[in-house]
Amino acid sequence: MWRIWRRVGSLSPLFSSPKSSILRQDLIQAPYRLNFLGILSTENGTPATIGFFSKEKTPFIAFVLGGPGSGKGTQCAKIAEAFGFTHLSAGDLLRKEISSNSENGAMILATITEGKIVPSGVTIKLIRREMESIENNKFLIDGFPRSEENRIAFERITGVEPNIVLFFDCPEDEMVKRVLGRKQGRVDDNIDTIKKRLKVFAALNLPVINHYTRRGKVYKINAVGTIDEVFEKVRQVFDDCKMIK
Ligand SMILES: Nc1ncnc2c1ncn2[C@@H]1O[C@H](COP(=O)(O)OP(=O)(O)OP(=O)(O)O)[C@@H](O)[C@H]1O
Ligand SMILES: O=c1ccn([C@@H]2O[C@H](COP(=O)(O)O)[C@@H](O)[C@H]2O)c(=O)[nH]1
Ligand SMILES: [Mg+2]
Repeated sequence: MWRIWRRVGSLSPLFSSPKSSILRQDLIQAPYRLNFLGILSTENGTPATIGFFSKEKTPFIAFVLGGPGSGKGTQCAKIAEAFGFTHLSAGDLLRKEISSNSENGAMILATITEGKIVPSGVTIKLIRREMESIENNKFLIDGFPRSEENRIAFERITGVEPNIVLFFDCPEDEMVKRVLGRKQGRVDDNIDTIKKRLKVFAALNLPVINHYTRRGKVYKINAVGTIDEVFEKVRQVFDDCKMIK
């Protein structure tokens, strides 16, 4: 399952121009290369094995991004229910690792408390484990990738890009108000950590959103309004998305 060959050429326009093929090539470990059809092959031309989805089982992936408290988790729960997606919150997976006393638990707790970003390998392993164990082909990945480094690692390891990216755009004062009102006992729901998370969001997460905006994949949703009002805007995106089976 882990190293099965798959065609990535049809995923997106990234592969259609020679210039962008070079960019994509940079993400793929030697000795693999993209041929002109966007098919992964080894240097002697035989089909390569990379990524963890077979051609038949390539899932529909929506990355769900936005600042702390912008409403990602709230809206993902509603999308999952209305459109049959599996909701994977990277933050929830990391918090589960802390409570299960895993070998990385202490490091993850310290990182979350500081509002910093857990190393890509750790987070991707957790996401991968969930995606492989769940019989669904539609995933919402909430709160990941957090940085360009996260994004590049995910694309290299899985061999896929998200089909779409939802970006919940919310003013900082509203995000702070929502996080402080959440009262779920999270170690990072305090004003000091929120300030750090907002800085990390602007410095490291916005470049990911900018990247996918250039790739034509971002749906920017104004996150101000009631939960139901925001969901009506989200529903429109999924109703109109012809790629979702
Ligand atoms: N549109 C909204 N209006 C008012 N409150 C909201 C709205 N959406 C979510 N909330 C509330 O704001 C808080 C934060 O929402 P949520 O947990 O969904 O945000 P998040 O983007 O997942 O945050 P984080 O990145 O910190 O996990 C919750 O208490 C939630 O009930
Ligand atoms: O991909 C990720 C996702 C999350 N983190 C860390 O967890 C907290 C909380 O994440 P939420 O999405 O807000 O639940 C975040 O501030 C990071 O410290 C991460 O490192 N990588
Ligand atoms: Mg959340």
